[in-house]
Amino acid sequence: MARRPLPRILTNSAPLARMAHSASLARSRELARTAADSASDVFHPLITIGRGLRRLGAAGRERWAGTPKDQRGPLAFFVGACVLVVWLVPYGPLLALIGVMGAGAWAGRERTPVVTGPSEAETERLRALYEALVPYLSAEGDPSPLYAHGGDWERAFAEYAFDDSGRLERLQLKYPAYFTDGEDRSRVRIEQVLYAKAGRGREYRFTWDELANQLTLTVLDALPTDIAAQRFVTSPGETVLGFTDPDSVQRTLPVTGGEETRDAPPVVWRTGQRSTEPHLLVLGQPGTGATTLLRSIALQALQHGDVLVIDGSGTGEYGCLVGRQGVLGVESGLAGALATLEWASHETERRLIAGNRARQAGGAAPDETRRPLWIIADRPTALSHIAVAEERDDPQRWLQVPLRHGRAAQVTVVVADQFETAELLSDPVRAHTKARVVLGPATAEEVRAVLGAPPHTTPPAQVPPGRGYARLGNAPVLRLQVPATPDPLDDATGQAHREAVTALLPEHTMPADGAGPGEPVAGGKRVDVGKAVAAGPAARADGAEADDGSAAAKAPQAEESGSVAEPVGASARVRTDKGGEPRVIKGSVEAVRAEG
Ligand SMILES: Nc1ncnc2c1ncn2[C@@H]1O[C@H](COP(=O)(O)OP(=O)(O)OP(=O)(O)O)[C@@H](O)[C@H]1O
Repeated sequence: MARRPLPRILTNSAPLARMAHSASLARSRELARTAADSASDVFHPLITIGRGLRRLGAAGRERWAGTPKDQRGPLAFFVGACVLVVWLVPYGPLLALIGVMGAGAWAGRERTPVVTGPSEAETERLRALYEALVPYLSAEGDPSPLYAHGGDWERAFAEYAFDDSGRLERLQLKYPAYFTDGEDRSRVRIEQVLYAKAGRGREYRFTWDELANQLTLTVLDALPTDIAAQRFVTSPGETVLGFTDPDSVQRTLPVTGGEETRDAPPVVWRTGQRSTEPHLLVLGQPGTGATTLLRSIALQALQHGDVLVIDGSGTGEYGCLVGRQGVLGVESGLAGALATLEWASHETERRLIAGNRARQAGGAAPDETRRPLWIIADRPTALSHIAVAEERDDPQRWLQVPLRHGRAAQVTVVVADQFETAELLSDPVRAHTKARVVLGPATAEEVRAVLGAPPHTTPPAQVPPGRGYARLGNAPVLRLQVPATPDPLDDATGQAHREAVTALLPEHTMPADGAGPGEPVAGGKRVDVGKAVAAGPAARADGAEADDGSAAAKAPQAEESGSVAEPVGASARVRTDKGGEPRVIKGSVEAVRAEG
């Protein structure tokens, strides 16, 4: 309990004041103070009850005064009757006394006054914000303007909250119905003013409620960057692109981040036959994490399917995938990429035809056509550029069939490129990639150009690698943080991350240097990759090594019905298992017919 000031007589009286310096006086003052404290401790319950009775009395008087005169008689009669009943029942007066004391103690308890309303500094901040909005939210001729210089900000700001350090955390403001909230430019102006006045350096979300003419600003926490590559609990056909805000998605996944396991809200991309956005395009500035995202996708895809990687940048950042089960090839040279993509294109057709035939025969599509095939192309425009210089086919040409028909054939295409070279992306790539990701620093205009809608959040002050925005089809734009999935072969990768990524890699099917024959699985069946297909049709036919910088050009050879198809230039080579000479026929459609 707070110490009470001493009675005036002990401080003000002149004789005592003269002796104020003496030790005995100090002792007496201390004694008096202690006695006063002890007395107030002892009498505290009585003081509380007394205070409560006073409050009850005052409330009773108020009630009496507020009762209409014609009702006072019945009320007095009712109270008198109650007193009489209490008086007559055994122990009534005693119980009534206890009851009154209890009520007094309850009413007299000390209540900490609730501080309501903003502090002076906060009020000042809100007023400044209001004034800053006046030019944008007022119009001449408005007879009762909601926003006017020197106006009432409390009318405009329906809700507000500040954090402990006095910074605005949430603000809900009303705006006049004539404000053009349907126009992006008008909205952006208001968002910019609020961003500046609420304090830069934090991320905000703006939620426009056009029906109620209300705008809500909320401060967002930074997305966690401690989630590394790991097995995510997803169904087949689901791929975790990264993690976002808890209130943006309805689902959470258990993840291990740092030392603990917690639930995090994922951005899950669904692929396959029922997907409305079966292919993905990732764009960003260099070094913002596109390769990392593609590596993360490849590791997840390898759980249930086969993966072909085209590494246009040729930096060998997919080296960890070479020779792993399910990895049909990692190509970084133009010739290898062309041959592999051509094979993938034919494989898509083959799957479609096989599926159609099975359906016409009244059966289900064969299992090997239902195993997901992923084509992961990192910077294909770099290869397109080389193709122009060498007057050869653009590798993107061979993405057309997988992009158009991949959904039905369980073929998924993922393309990543940089903003600067995005114009070199082919029309099919632009048209058929409905799942989109933008990574790294990007203006609202850049985000809108890629995702089709601007983000409703402000950019972070510091953009960590793997941070960006995702949009699946016409869904809202989501903030995104990609799980850290660095190259385990890179010296700069930390031990923990290296182990996390390595743990997700499928088994080796051949030595990592690609020297020996291996047995990756394509179409759910074992295939022979011993005959390396590297530089071009000629070299491939001889099984020669790549001469164009292919990291590990191993063309897939789909074995079915006792025959193996391997991509050779513009045609498919079919080798029978009856020891006959390979027949070279045009395209895989004919290959399928030949097998049939
Ligand atoms: N999600 C992430 N979490 C942590 N670090 C990341 C993440 N994404 C990328 N990085 C780091 O950022 C750096 C660049 O990443 P990455 O190579 O994936 O980017 P990029 O866009 O493909 O770059 P480039 O244009 O050079 O190929 C690497 O050191 C990588 O480890």
